Amino acid sequence: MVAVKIDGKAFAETVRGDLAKHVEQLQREHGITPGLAVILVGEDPASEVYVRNKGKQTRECGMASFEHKLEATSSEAELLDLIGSLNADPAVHGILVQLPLPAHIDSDKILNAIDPAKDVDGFHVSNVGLLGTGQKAMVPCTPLGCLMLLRHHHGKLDGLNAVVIGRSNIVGKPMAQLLLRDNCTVTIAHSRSRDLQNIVRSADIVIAAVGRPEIVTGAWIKAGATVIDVGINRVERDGRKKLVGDVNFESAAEVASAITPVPGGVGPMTIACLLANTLTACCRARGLPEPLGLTA
Ligand SMILES: NC(=O)C1=CN([C@@H]2O[C@H](COP(=O)(O)OP(=O)(O)OC[C@H]3O[C@@H](n4cnc5c(N)ncnc54)[C@H](OP(=O)(O)O)[C@@H]3O)[C@@H](O)[C@H]2O)C=CC1
Ligand SMILES: Nc1nc(=O)c2c([nH]1)NC[C@@H]1CN(c3ccc(C(=O)N[C@@H](CCC(=O)O)C(=O)O)cc3)C=[N+]21
Repeated sequence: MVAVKIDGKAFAETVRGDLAKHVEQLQREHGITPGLAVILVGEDPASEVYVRNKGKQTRECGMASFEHKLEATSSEAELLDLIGSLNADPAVHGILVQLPLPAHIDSDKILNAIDPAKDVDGFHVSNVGLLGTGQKAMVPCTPLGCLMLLRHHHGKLDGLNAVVIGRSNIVGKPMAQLLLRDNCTVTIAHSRSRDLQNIVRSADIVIAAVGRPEIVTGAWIKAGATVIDVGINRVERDGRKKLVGDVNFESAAEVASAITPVPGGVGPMTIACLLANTLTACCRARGLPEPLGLTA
């Protein structure tokens, strides 16, 4: 292996440590506790683990965590009611609705019902538009976490060729916006892209957000590139359940100069950025200065 392993877990711990200090200061000086509400509809085991981790880390940072679990059969109207009450609750500064939602619920309608000021996922159409036009927005957590790792390991990204594989609203598209804002030359690839390997081979920075276990191999990577693996895929290998990314770590690490592992890469940064966005939302709601350096 020639590549440096980018330790997202350790970096996220540092971010959460900084956050905890700011939260403590907010409490001491203003008597305010930032609050994050997480809504989970249905019983997907992976989502439950993730929601539990978020709740734990929220409390560890000194913030308030409000968890709402709804039956898989809950109606759209029930969910809209809950969002309405959280929008009106002054103790709640951030609201996250865990995706995916059951098929009978219109996700866009739900996401757009969240008060944009409390939209810590950055999925509301107002925040998407603000980010796309270079205005102050709530920035989606996973792309924000990737950008923080990239800036930390790379410094300035000006003029670099970045290839984002995946065009989802939650990862690929906002990631491309952030890289463009940092002056990269950005290519977005997807399932209809022709000759994906050659597109990836042109990249100084590769962001893999595909949802296909280890689809990207070392043979696709330009020597010295930085590889950010967003994929979280649960697979069975030799009779054991295992978490792998969208990148084949071993082969990619032979050619890349730096690479994130799965687990321990982007995932922990996503949660740290969610908490950072909650603190930012809280400060904006109360007209207080935002702690610098935590969000993009
Ligand atoms: N670490 C973290 O914090 C997070 C991790 N994830 C993980 O990241 C991955 C992506 O998530 P998400 O964006 O929500 O997934 P989606 O399924 O919404 O999007 C996947 C994207 O990959 C593209 N794609 C699929 N197959 C191929 C292929 N063979 N070649 C090229 N492109 C392809 C799709 O193209 P098309 O649009 O044409 O269908 C689509 O744009 C998943 O593994 C998910 O679990 C997600 C969120 C947070
Ligand atoms: N509204 C919404 N916002 C999201 O941000 C969102 C979502 N819905 N739905 C699901 C995806 C997925 N996602 C992850 C976050 C952290 C880890 C994470 O912490 N992963 C650990 C390992 C966790 C494990 O062991 O299972 C790691 O990579 O080291 C994983 C996945 C956020 N998402």
